[in-house]
Amino acid sequence: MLTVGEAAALLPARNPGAHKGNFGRLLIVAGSAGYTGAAALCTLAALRMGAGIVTLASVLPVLAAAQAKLYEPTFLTLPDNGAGQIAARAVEPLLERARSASALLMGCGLGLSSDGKALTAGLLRGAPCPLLIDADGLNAVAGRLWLLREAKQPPVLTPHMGEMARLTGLDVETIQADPRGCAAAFAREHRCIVVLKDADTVVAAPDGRIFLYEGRNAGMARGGSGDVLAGFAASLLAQGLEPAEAAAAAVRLHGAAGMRCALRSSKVAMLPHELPEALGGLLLERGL
Ligand SMILES: NC(=O)C1=CN([C@@H]2O[C@H](COP(=O)(O)OP(=O)(O)OC[C@H]3O[C@@H](n4cnc5c(N)ncnc54)[C@H](OP(=O)(O)O)[C@@H]3O)[C@@H](O)[C@H]2O)[C@@H](O)CC1
Ligand SMILES: Nc1ncnc2c1ncn2[C@@H]1O[C@H](COP(=O)(O)OP(=O)(O)O)[C@@H](O)[C@H]1O
Repeated sequence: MLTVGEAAALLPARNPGAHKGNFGRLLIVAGSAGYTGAAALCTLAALRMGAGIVTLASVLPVLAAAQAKLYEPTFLTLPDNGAGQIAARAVEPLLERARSASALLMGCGLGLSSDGKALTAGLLRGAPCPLLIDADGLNAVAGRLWLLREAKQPPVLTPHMGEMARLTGLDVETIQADPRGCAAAFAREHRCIVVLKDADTVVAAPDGRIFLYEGRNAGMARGGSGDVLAGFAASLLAQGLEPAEAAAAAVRLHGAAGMRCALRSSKVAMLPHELPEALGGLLLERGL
């Protein structure tokens, strides 16, 4: 378990003479016409967690929605498959852009399609930088787990229980009976970092390390909370944290931000897009 202070201490120091290139370049591949919010949420979260340059790559409706809300990211327009989702032929320009990225986040709101499957496989095989896969990126890997070992370095996976069930072929009840054991076995067997999300969250690394976060908060139980976590963790990856520590610190800070939002807005009315702002208050109190 990490304390909030230990998690915050993992963030890179902000030397007064630093420039944006010192805090990583994150490339985000996310969103589709029906899920524009997922892309905006993970982008906002990545920015607030301190990444120096964040680029959101997606189809036009996703970029238009994000541009209306966010000033700081740069944008890369990708081809549409005709159904409002990123087309498979986007792999080439993405791999080209990934050459200058320090981390890549993919999957939030991508939607399910054969294009998404091809895109995920292409990025897993070709990305030269650390990769975090969330949501429909995970669904695209389910049934093709050999792809995980084809990544140049162990990828970070952030499944909720439903996604973990699809990945493992187990039912949710079986996973919930032993989340630590399931996450650890999957991480070891498939050489990846698993962030198994539920009311309690387990982070398991292929070398056997386990981080637990047991900060239950029903205010987090709403669509979009996971997109924020993905943005937080990918931002830390882009800033050079070791992947399991990036994931564990993100989980801890996400939970603490959630507690703060619940106190401010109630567990009923708090919203995921408020988590990145609450993070600012937490970090400020720790002198960051
Ligand atoms: N604003 C936006 O644009 C948003 C867009 N989003 C995008 O939507 C897409 C679909 O993602 P998704 O997660 O909503 O659907 P899916 O993968 O089918 O999972 C649900 C299934 O899993 C099961 N389940 C069991 N245990 C569970 C648990 N602990 N936590 C969660 N689920 C659990 C659950 O079971 P049940 O509810 O029946 O108990 C159900 O059968 C994806 O691209 C995502 O990025 C969202 O991020 C929201 C904001
Ligand atoms: N009851 C709860 N207590 C604490 N955290 C929760 C609770 N319910 C959900 N969460 C957290 O909220 C996030 C939900 O992620 P996910 O289900 O992927 O949502 P989405 O894809 O809709 O953004 C996870 O980080 C999970 O741990």
